[in-house]
Amino acid sequence: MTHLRPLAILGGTFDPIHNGHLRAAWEAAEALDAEVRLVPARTPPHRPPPVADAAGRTALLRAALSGQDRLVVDSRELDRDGPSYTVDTLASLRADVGPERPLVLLVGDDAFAGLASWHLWRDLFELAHVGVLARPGASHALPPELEAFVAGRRTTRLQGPAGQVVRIEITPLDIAATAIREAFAAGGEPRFLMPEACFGDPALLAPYRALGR
Ligand SMILES: Nc1ncnc2c1ncn2[C@@H]1O[C@H](COP(=O)(O)OP(=O)(O)OP(=O)(O)O)[C@@H](O)[C@H]1O
Ligand SMILES: O=C(O)c1ccc[n+]([C@@H]2O[C@H](COP(=O)([O-])O)[C@@H](O)[C@H]2O)c1
Repeated sequence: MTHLRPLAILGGTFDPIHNGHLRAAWEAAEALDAEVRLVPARTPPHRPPPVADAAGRTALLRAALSGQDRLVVDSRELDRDGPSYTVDTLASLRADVGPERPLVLLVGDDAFAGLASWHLWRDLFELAHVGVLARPGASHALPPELEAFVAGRRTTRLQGPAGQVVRIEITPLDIAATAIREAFAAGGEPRFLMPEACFGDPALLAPYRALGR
């Protein structure tokens, strides 16, 4: 049987993208020997509107990824109206790659703990595996309904196209977009929490610098 390289996605608001996202995606690519795409949400469900619009967040993401080609942007959520539900994104990816190729939905510990509140959340496991990225400060505890659902699905080595849960230990980077927005709002420059390329074009950071005015 031919080996099908997994396709993994890290979805996010990326408001803004930071080194916690990038290092996590990079180490997931290595751990799973996977192609990894970052998927910016146009209208993220379950949170207030982002500071920067989808085009601005995506432009910053593209700048952050410049100079390497292992991590790429997948912009399919930008083309959809309404809330950017992950189940729709995975269904679209599944249609692209066919029934056999492993798909992996990457989520940090904090996002995973809230998974049972996502739109059609059980269907996510029909479409993809879930790769849980260790995140500093986030609890590993899951609500009982989610724990019961994933208990028989945990593995250390993914097999098949979908349906399992794997934990991916990564270099812990205690970086959050909330703290970066707070730093900008205080008039600071959160250098080295984000790639230097993000600071090259002042227009890219204008919505965040405006928080401090
Ligand atoms: N430092 C980190 N380490 C591991 N995973 C992370 C890290 N930061 C974000 N993630 C994961 O990346 C995905 C997208 O995160 P998101 O864009 O919401 O960033 P965030 O830093 O959590 O933002 P905010 O502070 O605005 O909530 C989520 O699955 C989240 O758990
Ligand atoms: O599909 C859902 O119902 C859903 C609910 C909450 C979050 N998500 C997705 O989870 C990813 C991380 O979300 P956030 O808000 O932590 O940036 C992002 O791709 C969101 O679109 C998806």
